[in-house]
Amino acid sequence: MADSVPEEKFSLKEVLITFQSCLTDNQEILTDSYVNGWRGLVRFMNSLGSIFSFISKDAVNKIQIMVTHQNGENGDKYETLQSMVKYELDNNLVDLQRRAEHPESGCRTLLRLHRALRWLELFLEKLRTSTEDSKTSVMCTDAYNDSLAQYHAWIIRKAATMAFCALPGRAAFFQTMNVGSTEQVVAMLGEAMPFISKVYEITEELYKQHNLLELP
Ligand SMILES: CCCCCCCCCCCCC/C=C/[C@@H](O)[C@H](COP(=O)(O)O)NC(=O)CCCCCCCCCCCCCCC
Repeated sequence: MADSVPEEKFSLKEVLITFQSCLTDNQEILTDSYVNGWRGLVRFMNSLGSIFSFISKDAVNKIQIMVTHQNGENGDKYETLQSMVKYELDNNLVDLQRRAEHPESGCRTLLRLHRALRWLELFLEKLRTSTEDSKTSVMCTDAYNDSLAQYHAWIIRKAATMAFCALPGRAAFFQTMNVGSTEQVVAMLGEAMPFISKVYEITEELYKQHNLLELP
């Protein structure tokens, strides 16, 4: 019977490994895999409770903007982050000084996810090197303060740090990741992190080259 088939258990391993498939042989980043990685992360965050839904809403909105670009008539120009940047800049499709005619450019939208990827990188590294008595809320807050927080208004920072306090403790958090024992979680993080860092570095360099790191 269809309804007796157990639903496949969701594992964060597949999600984090998605970032490996973002990289092409010539070190470009595939938009589709990048966006898919975020989709999986948001799905994981949703499983942590509705207190995170204001974060999830914003992330879903940005994912949707990217998907709309990818499915649009110039979708082929969005195949990689490199081709997107070239296409949008060559065609004046990016608001460089203030949000005006192109408030939802791929470049500015992706930049928000890129900044969040730095938070993820820091948080995962803290989780990987944490000990039994480490607190997920503290690791998450520290990672946030060292990355995304500087781009957020006071009210968002307040709401985010309040939500972090609702994170499950380390043991329960690792269980939710559904990867296996603590040793397996640590090994998986060690495997996935170099790809996440690589994707972050390449994007950072791309945005730096084109002076896009402060897009409004
Ligand atoms: C695990 C707990 C989840 C912690 C999530 C940490 C990120 C906190 C971000 C708080 C964002 C609050 C919502 C509003 C954001 C916007 O103002 C702001 C600026 O956008 P705008 O220029 O269009 O106005 N948006 C952003 O900065 C983009 C935020 C994107 C957040 C994506 C978060 C996905 C989290 C996935 C968690 C996965 C955890 C895996 C750990 C093993």
